[in-house]
Amino acid sequence: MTIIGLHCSSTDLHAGQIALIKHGSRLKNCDLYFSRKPCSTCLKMIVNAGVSRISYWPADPEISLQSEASNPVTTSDAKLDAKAVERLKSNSRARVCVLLQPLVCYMVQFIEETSTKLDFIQKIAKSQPDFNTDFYTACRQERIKEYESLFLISNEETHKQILMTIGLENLCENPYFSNLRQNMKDLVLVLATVAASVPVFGCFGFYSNEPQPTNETCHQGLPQEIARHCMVQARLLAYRTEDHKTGVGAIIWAEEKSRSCDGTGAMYFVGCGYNAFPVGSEYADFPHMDDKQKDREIRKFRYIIHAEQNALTFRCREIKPDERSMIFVTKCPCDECVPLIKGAGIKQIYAGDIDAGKKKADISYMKFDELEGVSKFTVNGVQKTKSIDDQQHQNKKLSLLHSCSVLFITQPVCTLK
Ligand SMILES: Nc1ccn([C@@H]2O[C@H](COP(=O)(O)OP(=O)(O)OP(=O)(O)O)[C@@H](O)[C@H]2O)c(=O)n1
Repeated sequence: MTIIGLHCSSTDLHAGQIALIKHGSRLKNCDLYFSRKPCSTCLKMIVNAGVSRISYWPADPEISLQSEASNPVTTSDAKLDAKAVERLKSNSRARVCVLLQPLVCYMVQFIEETSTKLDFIQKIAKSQPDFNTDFYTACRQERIKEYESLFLISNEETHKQILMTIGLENLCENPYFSNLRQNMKDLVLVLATVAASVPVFGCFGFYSNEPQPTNETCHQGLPQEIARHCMVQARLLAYRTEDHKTGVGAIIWAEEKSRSCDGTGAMYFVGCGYNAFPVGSEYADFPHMDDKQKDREIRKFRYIIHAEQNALTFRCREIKPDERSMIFVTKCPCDECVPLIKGAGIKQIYAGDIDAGKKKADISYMKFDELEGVSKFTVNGVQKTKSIDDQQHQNKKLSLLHSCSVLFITQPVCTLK
């Protein structure tokens, strides 16, 4: 499966409409994932494009049903719309469903443990007395509160009413209702825990250590909120890894010259990946050992494809030389990947740098520090210069952290393992 788009609604358009504008009939046979149930305006076009599945988050639908008291007109329209959606759904080939599977029970603990070993947390921990990671727990609590208020409906009765109106009455009875709420809570907890691994803490952020050529927008850093958000996306991808020791995620975004209709501003998704064995291979086909294993022949390094390599291979858009393109990687790019990133024409790297300058037996990280012509942004506590974007785009949001709906689209063409 390849991800071909990631969009969020703008002031004028819903995410589904944006998908149509951006992809048109290329949506045929794709799967779409929505953070809200789509409204009839979006659904009729998407269904008509021949999508194969539409999954959505079963909370607040596209047209909010929660504003009964404040706006009864909107609510009656919303109910009418919900009926139209049901009718479109039952007459379409596409499956419209809630895709929420129970998570494995040790997931949150695993994320917490792996997060505290991560470059971003370690860099900040170094600045703390006794090298402690307590700030991570505080960040996590903040993210949990924030995500719960965005994605969950605290009042059970209100949630039931919403489910009834959007045609999910089958989920209103127990044990299905309590199971659904538990699965939603668990997933929100997982997302908040992953987000906290790229913490908002003091003056720490993704900054460049090199003097910035101020006249070239290609080298100017992103606003911190956006950089952090993209890195969280890379962190989520890292959990799909096939390397049982070290998961790495990478995502590539680029910026068009002019602002587009998308709620992501002028930014568009190029590609993403994580470290994995060659597409189609089975668990035992290749060695899994690291360089602590004496026998070099049974080490993983010659077989595993790095996160950046998969992101470049399975990208859905070209990297244009005159645009600001950027890759977000959860670990330091190694000596195999640095020339690939530069050669592909990517202008900026946001990455971990704990391994920078290290030479290990089968994998080295020497070229990252020496790399020239590509701007590098790593977690630093001292901001050299405030980026122009930070000043100009205080209100620009690229985020599912806001009340817009988001969607991503996958195409079952080739396998992103
Ligand atoms: N930019 C990078 C760097 C590494 N990797 C992947 O990350 C893993 C690194 O493996 P290993 O060297 O075992 O991990 P380290 O964290 O470097 O191990 P250690 O420091 O304990 O030696 C490999 O799967 C490699 O493909 C990656 O995808 N992208």
